[in-house]
Amino acid sequence: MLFHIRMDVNLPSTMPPEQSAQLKADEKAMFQGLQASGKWRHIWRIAGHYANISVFDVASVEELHATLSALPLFPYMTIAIAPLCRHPSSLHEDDR
Ligand SMILES: O=C(O)C[C@H]1C=CC(=O)O1
Repeated sequence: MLFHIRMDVNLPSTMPPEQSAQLKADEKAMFQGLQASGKWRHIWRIAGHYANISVFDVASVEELHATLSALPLFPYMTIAIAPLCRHPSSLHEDDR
């Protein structure tokens, strides 16, 4: 199942720099594992924002929730999700 996801990260300005650096390092490590596994299929930075547009490929809504809520930055994210299905006019057979 494919999901289009926007994640906006809102770290408190009062957070100590060492804590935010550790959170970002932990997030990057988890992200790269999920990318390597194919579950986090795409990611783009939204220009001008501490936010990304991503495409997740997971087996279920439950897996999506478990994956997102395990991210180190999850407590500081606003997340918007849209489920995706293949467009009938698409030339790409792997759009699913
Ligand atoms: O930077 C972000 O957009 C937040 C998050 C997503 C992947 C990652 O490494 O950090």
